[in-house]
Amino acid sequence: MTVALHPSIDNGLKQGTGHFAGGTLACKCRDHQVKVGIKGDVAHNHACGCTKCWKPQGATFSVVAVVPRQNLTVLENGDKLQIVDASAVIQRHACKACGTHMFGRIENKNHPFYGLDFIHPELFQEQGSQAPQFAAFVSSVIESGVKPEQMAGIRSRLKEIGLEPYDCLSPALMDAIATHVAKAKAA
Ligand SMILES: N[C@@H](CCC(=O)N[C@@H](CS)C(=O)NCC(=O)O)C(=O)O
Ligand SMILES: [Zn+2]
Ligand SMILES: [Zn+2]
Repeated sequence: MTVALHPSIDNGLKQGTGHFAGGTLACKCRDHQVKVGIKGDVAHNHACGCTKCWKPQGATFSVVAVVPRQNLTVLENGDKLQIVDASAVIQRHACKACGTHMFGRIENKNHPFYGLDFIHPELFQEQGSQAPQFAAFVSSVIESGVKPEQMAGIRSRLKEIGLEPYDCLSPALMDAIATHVAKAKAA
């Protein structure tokens, strides 16, 4: 049986149009859905295996991307949102009723990714946003109950669909973080 990673990638990656204008993210409630508006396309879309990122029922990975925080607006039923863990670097705002994480925000102005909000593109009501580019925090799926002996199959399935597996972030993002830290130390 093929390893199940996440429903939006299990049948292969759906490439973005390259000119996605933005759209609306909707939670999974049947009524009074939380809706969040996004201007423009997402960036750095990836599968994340960490325990903190929201996954739909049964998924092993989350699919998560970033947008500039000024491109995100809560449109409807924002009173249903609550912060999952206020002590986390990424403050994930989830729907109290269905549990779906609608966006994650970094409030620490010194963080390398300050200014970017984290969202789950599968919640877009529209098609065409950027496809996932890589897989991050792959080893972390063990913390959610995956057996170490399943990891070879998971990594090879990720590669098969075109997602290079990394156990932290991609080299480009790790370099960006290190550059930020080096500049902060020099200042
Ligand atoms: N192994 C840990 C890794 C958690 C982690 O560091 N997640 C990354 C990727 S989302 C992160 O930046 N977390 C910051 C946060 O969750 O606030 C886990 O699975 O819980
Ligand atoms: Zn909901
Ligand atoms: Zn994560």
